Amino acid sequence: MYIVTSEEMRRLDQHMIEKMGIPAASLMENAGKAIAEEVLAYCRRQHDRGGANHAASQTGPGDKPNRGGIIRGDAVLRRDEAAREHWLILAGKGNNGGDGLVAARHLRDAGVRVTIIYAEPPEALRGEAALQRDAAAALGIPARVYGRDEVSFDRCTGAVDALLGTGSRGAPRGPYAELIGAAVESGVPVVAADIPSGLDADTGEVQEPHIRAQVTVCLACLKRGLVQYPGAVAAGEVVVRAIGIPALQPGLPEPPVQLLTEETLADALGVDIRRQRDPDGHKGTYGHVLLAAGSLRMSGAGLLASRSALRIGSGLVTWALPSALLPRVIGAVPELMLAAAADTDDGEWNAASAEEVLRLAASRDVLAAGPGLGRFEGDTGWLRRLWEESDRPLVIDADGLNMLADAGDGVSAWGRRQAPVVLTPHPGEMGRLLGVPTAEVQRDRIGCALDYAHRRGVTLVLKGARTVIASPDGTAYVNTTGHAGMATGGAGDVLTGIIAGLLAQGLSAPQAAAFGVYLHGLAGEKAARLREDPASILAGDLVEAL
Ligand SMILES: NC(=O)C1=CN([C@@H]2O[C@H](COP(=O)(O)OP(=O)(O)OC[C@H]3O[C@@H](n4cnc5c(N)ncnc54)[C@H](O)[C@@H]3O)[C@@H](O)[C@H]2O)[C@H](O)CC1
Ligand SMILES: [K+]
Repeated sequence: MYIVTSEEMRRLDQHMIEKMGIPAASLMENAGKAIAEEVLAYCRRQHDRGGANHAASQTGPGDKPNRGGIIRGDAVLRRDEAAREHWLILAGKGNNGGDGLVAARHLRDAGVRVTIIYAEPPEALRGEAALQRDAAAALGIPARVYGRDEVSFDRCTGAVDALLGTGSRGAPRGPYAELIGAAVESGVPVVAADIPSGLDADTGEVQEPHIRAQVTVCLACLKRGLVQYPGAVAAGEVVVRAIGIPALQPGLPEPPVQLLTEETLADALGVDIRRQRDPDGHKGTYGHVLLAAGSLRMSGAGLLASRSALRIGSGLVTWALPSALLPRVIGAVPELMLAAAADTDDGEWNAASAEEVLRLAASRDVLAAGPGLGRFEGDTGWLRRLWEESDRPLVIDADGLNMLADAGDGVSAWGRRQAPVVLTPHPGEMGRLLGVPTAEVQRDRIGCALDYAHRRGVTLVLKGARTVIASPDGTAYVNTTGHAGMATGGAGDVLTGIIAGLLAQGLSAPQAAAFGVYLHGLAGEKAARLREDPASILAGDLVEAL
């Protein structure tokens, strides 16, 4: 499923109208009908649950005897159920409002009581929206104008938010802000048209006031703002409805961002998600990971990353760690090979260890540096040597990313690597890499990840709720798996091990990053199911859940 910006959506919309000759009115009709259908589906669920304002239904629409075999194919509510519904259609003056007016007509046709609330005087509507305004008036659908007529949410059972869609700019103003505020204040259930009003469709930022929807009926293509926080919270349950505007149209570029699902992994990334093993495989078939990780205070990070690299199926894993630490972790993970790296006398990393790490890397398939490393004298130069003098795929995480950030733009002076680089920053580390506050990264996670990955020629995993995986080729994926319980120390170390392990098994950097993030999230969901209180998940549980 593609995820688009408002601009990409507008281009797709216009192309269908101008190049394919599909009338805008048809698209709006499809949009409004889809919104009405989702409102009726919402009402059906409420009636079946016997929710507030809805008496529990004794029988469903299908239970009525057919009069001579004639039934109404799309009946979702019985007439008596529909008659108990009174929905306000909050209509802005743009095409989002137009969608709402079409929905008003379809809801009324299904027997629902409908009242249109115009945010602005109806004369302000133009084009397709004006056409819908006139049709609604001709049908005698009751209408009020906010600010001119009395508007009350008291006796309604729901409201369609058709105030602001992808044409919204900045915080809702004037009557729009007041109507949104009144709707939120009333607590009325809201079904949002395309996006909840007050949401930035491209970044997921929310303005004040903004609609908090039970359901958002997203039209044609999923919008970026609905899959990034806090937009994803304001949107409620997102239902994407086709309205006759395909995301792929000859003459227009393919949208660069997709939702990461099993289908995307298989179709867009060519990942064999079943990962069949050939019977004559041997350890060498599944690669050898070298991890430069761990320090006196953070030895566990090395253990977690190593264990997850094994768990994900690597043939062999070697953990290079400060020599003073080595004796203390012997046997911690019997399957693990250990290599002593030059260290300072207090068991911390020493920049001279680059020699040793490079020597070890030469006979391994993948090099991962960062988990639990800590910072040490000359560490940025240490990382630069791994970057420039090893021809193995390189995964950089945690303090490795801080070393990279300290190189600043100097990184562009580091040789352009033949082998791929995968960076796995959390938002704070991303901010340091970009030299901006974390809040700026979180304001447009997809944009930040796409820009950095393309500019630096790396695969970037921007962690957090709805992790973004961006490739050097300008494409990106937004992950759908995971659990809040994964916000626990060491979860990132586990992800690093997973990605390194998948690279060792021959996946490309984008495949290993996307599949790794997807599996990491599934492991979190599974670990959460296994514990009474999901908050008690430990990073080690993720390794076992893999
Ligand atoms: N996706 C598609 O291909 C289709 C989408 N449809 C719907 O069209 C809207 C986008 O319509 P547009 O007219 O471009 O924008 P809006 O309806 O969102 O216009 C809002 C309206 O309000 C004014 N405005 C903008 N920002 C603010 C603000 N912060 N406060 C107050 N007022 C504001 C501005 O002047 C605009 O005129 C899309 O979301 C879909 O719902 C088509 O109907 C079908 C095809
Ligand atoms: K809306």
